[in-house]
Amino acid sequence: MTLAIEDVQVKISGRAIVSDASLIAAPGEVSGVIGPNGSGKSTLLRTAFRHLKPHAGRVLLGSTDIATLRPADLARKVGAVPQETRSDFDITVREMVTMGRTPHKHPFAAMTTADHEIIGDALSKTDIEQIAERRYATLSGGERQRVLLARALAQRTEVLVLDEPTNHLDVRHQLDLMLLVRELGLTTLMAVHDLNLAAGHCDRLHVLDGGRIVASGKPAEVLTTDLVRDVFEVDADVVAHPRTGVPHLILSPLERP
Ligand SMILES: Nc1ncnc2c1ncn2[C@@H]1O[C@H](COP(=O)(O)OP(=O)(O)OP(=O)(O)O)[C@@H](O)[C@H]1O
Repeated sequence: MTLAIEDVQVKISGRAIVSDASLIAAPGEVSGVIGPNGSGKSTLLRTAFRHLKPHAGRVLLGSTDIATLRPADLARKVGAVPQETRSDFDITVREMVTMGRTPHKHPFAAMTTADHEIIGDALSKTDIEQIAERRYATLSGGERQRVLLARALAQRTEVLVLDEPTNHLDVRHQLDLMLLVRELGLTTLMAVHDLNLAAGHCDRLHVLDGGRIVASGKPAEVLTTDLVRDVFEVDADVVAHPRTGVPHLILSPLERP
């Protein structure tokens, strides 16, 4: 299912945080949103899973405006991993992941064998089986991040929207997450800070700067020395990764006159 953001504008306290943003996340593709701190990545993604309502424009799932969907219908279609979430839930990891099944259940309906299998699969894919009985509130940042991903996987949606899901993760779990997202083969829209992770694992990149999308395309088209200098204010030597051939950025501080 295609996720399309069309001419979205978001204002907070009268200030435009995102302006005229349009992008398409295609089925089976991993679409990355990159940009410096405060460029509007989270704000844009929050409109894509309807935590924020755009002041103008719309977000379409296929041909349906998400503004018209009932909450459970939206939750059956879009799995979201927000950047910040409450950490005072007094529930276990397994219970947190089980919440991902809620949109598929009638109120008070018991979990079926199929539900338990889906939950077990989500725990296993995110490598959190061994902490399944721990209290969510006691977890480290990286463990929590993986639990939130597991909850979204348990929703079994066609679309995933992930706000900086590799934050807090160690390098192995960063790579595991990117490979997992790719293997799932869903429509994926994710904000990524690490430009090399974005270059190596996203099919398309959208660059936000000052709330506007200033470039979109394949990583090799987008991640040029000029763009990285203009938007991120660092110097980038772009080389081919010796094993995969994808663009790899060697970053250094901008030489100032
Ligand atoms: N509730 C709010 N009230 C006031 N300003 C806000 C609010 N939410 C976001 N902003 C501002 O909007 C801008 C964009 O924020 P956003 O979190 O979308 O950026 P981001 O690209 O995700 O940043 P980061 O890389 O630091 O996570 C920032 O200047 C931020 O301070």
